[in-house]
Amino acid sequence: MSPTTLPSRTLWPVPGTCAVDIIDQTALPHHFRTLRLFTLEEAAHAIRAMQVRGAPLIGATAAYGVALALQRDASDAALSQAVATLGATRPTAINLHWALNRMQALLRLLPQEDRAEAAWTEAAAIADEDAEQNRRIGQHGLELLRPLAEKRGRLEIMTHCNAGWLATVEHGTALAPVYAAHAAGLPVHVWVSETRPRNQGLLTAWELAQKGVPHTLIADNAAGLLLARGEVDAVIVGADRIAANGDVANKVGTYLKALAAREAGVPFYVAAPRSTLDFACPGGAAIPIEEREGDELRLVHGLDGAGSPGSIRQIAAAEAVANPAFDVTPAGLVAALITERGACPASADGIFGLYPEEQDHAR
Ligand SMILES: CSC[C@@H](O)[C@@H](O)C(=O)COP(=O)(O)O
Repeated sequence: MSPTTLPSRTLWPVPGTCAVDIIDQTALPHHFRTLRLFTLEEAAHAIRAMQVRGAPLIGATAAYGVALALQRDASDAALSQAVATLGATRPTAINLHWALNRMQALLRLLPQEDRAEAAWTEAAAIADEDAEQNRRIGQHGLELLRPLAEKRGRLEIMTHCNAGWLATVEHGTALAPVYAAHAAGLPVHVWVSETRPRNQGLLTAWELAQKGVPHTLIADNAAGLLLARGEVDAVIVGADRIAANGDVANKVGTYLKALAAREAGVPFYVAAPRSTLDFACPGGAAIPIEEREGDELRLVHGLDGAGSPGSIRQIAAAEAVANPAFDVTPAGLVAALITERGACPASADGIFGLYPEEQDHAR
């Protein structure tokens, strides 16, 4: 079930109220529904339960979570508590801490009576900037894709997880160049990997379908074969955190795609806005990797024959399960980072060449 018209954004403040609407991603791809967040706790729950997900959207939701908290209590203690509560929701995406640091740095200097309004304004600025940065990523990515399209006469892109419109405020990161190519009239087709165990690839397939972009869902393990057969022109993924040396943390399974792409001679691109760059993180080994509950592997969710949501157990509850949610792709496997400022090599020189003002933050 889907709306005939999607909202342009994936979260938005509700006019005339102190509330924020989000798309409940746990109901997709089967049902499109929105949820209204009124409190800090609801915002934290939305991030923790993956009602919102994807690094840039997590950051923007956290910013609005601070605004919701200060609406009730704008004291220093309430601000610190909001930042601590939201900061503890998910560990890997640096966008969360980037947004919280930005909110806190601004708000703690203001008199308490000015904080609530300033928090809404700053959260809206974070959301607007994310939308604009992703739009630019799309344009820069398109320039990298054009020559590939000329070679084959069409574009075959592979992606992993969901780094699209749904994972950001607008446009997406990895999918922004795909949408830009589609809008520019380039014939583009996307290989979408399922992304077990949370199946974010199903969200990618859903949003590509909504936006009319041809695509094919594949099992994660089919990616190597397609790359080896020459059926892919470029792999583009998003990121949850990029270290200062260019190492990239993204959804588990990304690393295997990068290895297969290298072996097949296919460029492997990482598209991410400034908020995903962790200039103070020296390398991938320092990035915290989220370990999620084993039931994500033990149970499979979907619709039953009558169309009702439910889950099926595929292995006993006692079965030992390891469920790391992210992995780290070494910088050497990344053809380029695509940012809102342009593309650069995945290296300290490349990153600080694009963001010279961040040099002081490097460790
Ligand atoms: C534009 S989003 C890039 C990443 O955040 C995305 O690929 C990803 O890994 C999302 O993980 P998730 O666990 O669904 O929040």
